[in-house]
Order: sequence, then C-alpha cells, then structure tokens
Amino acid sequence: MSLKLENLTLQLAEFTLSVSTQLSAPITGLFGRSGSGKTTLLEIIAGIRRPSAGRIVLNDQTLTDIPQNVHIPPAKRQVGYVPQDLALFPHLNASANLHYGFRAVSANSTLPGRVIELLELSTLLSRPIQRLSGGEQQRIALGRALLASPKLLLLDEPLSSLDDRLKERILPYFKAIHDEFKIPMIYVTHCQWELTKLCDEVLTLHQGQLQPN
Ligand SMILES: Nc1ncnc2c1ncn2[C@@H]1O[C@H](COP(=O)(O)OP(=O)(O)OP(=O)(O)O)[C@@H](O)[C@H]1O
Repeated sequence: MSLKLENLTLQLAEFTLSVSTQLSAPITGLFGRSGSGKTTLLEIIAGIRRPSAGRIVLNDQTLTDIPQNVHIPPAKRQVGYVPQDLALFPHLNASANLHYGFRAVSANSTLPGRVIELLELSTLLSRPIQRLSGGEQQRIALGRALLASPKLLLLDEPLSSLDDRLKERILPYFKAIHDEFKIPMIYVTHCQWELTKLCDEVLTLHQGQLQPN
C-alpha cells in the first residue's frame, strides 16, 4: 500500500490542518490529543471533507488533487471509514446494516460469509441494532466497511467506548481482519496499549501537524 498525502491543508474556524506524508505500513496508528485533527484527517482521506489544498494518491489512483480540481466522492473511493459513532442505521437490523455496502467488485471481493465467520456475527444478524452491545455494534460496523471491499480502511477510535475487558476481546478481530484480507488500515487511538498491540507504525498529530517520530 502506498498512500501519499501531499501538502494537505484545511482551515477550520480556529484550527488549521497541514499534513504531508507518505504511508506504507500495513497498520498505521494515528495518535494525538483530543482536538489535534485526527478525525479531520480521516474525513479528508475518506472524501467527506474537501481540503483547500493538496493531493491524495492511494496506490496509483489520485483521490484528491485540488490544483487539478479532482475530488472523487466518498462512495467511489474504495476507502472504508468506520467513524467514532459507527453510523449504523437504527431502523435496520444487524444483517441489513452489515450488507448495506456490500459490493462484489471482483472475484477477490470480500464475501459476507467469511466476514460473518471471522467476526463471529452469525448469532447477531436478526437482532435490532439497539439490542446489540457496544462491542457487537463495533463488529457489525467493521463488517459493513469490509464488505465494500475497500483498498484502505480508516478506523476512528474503534475501541474507545469499550471497557478494558471488551477491548482485549475485540482487538484481535482487527488483527485477524488484516491478516486475512490484507487491507491496510489507519487506526486512530488515544491508547498506547492499542498502538503497541496492533500498529506497525505510528503518526502523531499535534495541533494539526504531524510530529517527527
Ligand atoms: N466543522 C468544524 N468547524 C470548525 N472547527 C472544527 C470543525 N470540526 C472540527 N473542528 C475543530 O478542528 C479541530 C480538530 O478536530 P478533530 O475532530 O479532527 O480532532 P480529533 O483529534 O479527532 O479529536 P478527538 O480525539 O477529540 O476526537 C478541533 O479544534 C475542532 O474543534
């Protein structure tokens, strides 16, 4: 995987994000204090926010190129994004949420059966979303993102709402997913333990800028 972020800039009211880097690690941790710009950066990579300057190139595909007026919409980027609040649909059951983004892109597409097995979702599928625990909802949201066959998966503090016992139970699912589907991930967290357990490389944001390691 190669993700180039070239001179990405976004000015919000009292905050400026300014990032240039190239990522190639299988799982990159994105670390930084609250308000340092982690979610903003994920949203720019996912295409939800348009930067005011810069370029994003994933492998050989230009996703955003502001000087050239290129901005591929989120649904066409093949970038999976699991936001902090999961964004599950409350009116759909677990199964309908899971299959929502399913897209058989090619013979190599991620198939529902394998995701259900790997994330141990089979007993949850008929349940309303409101009757799932935080960790179960997290696994459905992760499965939904995987079924869109993304080339990159963005995870925004996926374990932050879970207690330590659940964190230890859920973290291995992320590792298993990476090992099985080889989808590169950017994993946002405040937690040193998660970085150490999961990530191959760590980027630190401070006030909208990446810090040297
Ligand atoms: N729509 C907006 N308008 C103005 N400022 C915003 C907007 N969205 C975010 N910000 C500001 O941008 C900065 C970065 O926010 P962001 O959510 O990216 O931080 P974060 O590192 O993800 O924080 P947390 O760890 O608390 O989730 C913050 O100062 C925030 O107040």
